[in-house]
Amino acid sequence: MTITCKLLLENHAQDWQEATVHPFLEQCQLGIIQPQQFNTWLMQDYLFVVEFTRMVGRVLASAPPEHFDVILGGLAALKDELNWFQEKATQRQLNLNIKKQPTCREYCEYMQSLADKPYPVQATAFWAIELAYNQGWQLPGKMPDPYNEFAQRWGNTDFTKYVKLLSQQADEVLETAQEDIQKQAEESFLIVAKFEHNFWQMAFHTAQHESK
Ligand SMILES: Cc1ncc(CN)c(N)n1
Repeated sequence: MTITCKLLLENHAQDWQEATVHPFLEQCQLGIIQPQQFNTWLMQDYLFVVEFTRMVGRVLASAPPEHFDVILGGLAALKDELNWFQEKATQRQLNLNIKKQPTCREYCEYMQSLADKPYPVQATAFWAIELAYNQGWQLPGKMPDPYNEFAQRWGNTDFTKYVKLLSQQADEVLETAQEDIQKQAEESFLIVAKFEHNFWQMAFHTAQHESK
């Protein structure tokens, strides 16, 4: 049977729940997240997005031309996102010139390793990474300031539509992919789910001295 994005979500509901529902997000929604937890997330996520942008560049290099429009739209949004992260860091007086924490580093290394994988695997991982933030920031419901701006960035309806297009592109190439490639795509989905969970854990359990 051909694997699809929908089937991956159905077959691995528990892993996906752990990737997208976390006390970090719940405490943002309640307005009680601690500044050092939030700032750790913000700084590490900036470093993540730098590497993610490079990953999407490599996805584009592997993609068929019919998929360029959606991927190029994603890259343009990422350019805006990197500038926005820098603004948010300046407002919070945060220095982005810091080292990656181990969880962030391992996730970034994983994204680099995807370059050697067939396009259907890359497209599946790309979709899963974007869906994790789309659902993660959307599910808790409206957030108070200053977190609403963050929730809106990934939870807005246009981003949901973009993630849907990514799932369609992944499904299209999974349909004709050989069984072992479909298996690799499933593995990549599970690895992304694990890293997403670990990323929230990293920020949530940060110690005061690690935040600056
Ligand atoms: C850890 C993580 N995962 C996903 C996204 C959404 N691009 C993000 N910004 N950071």
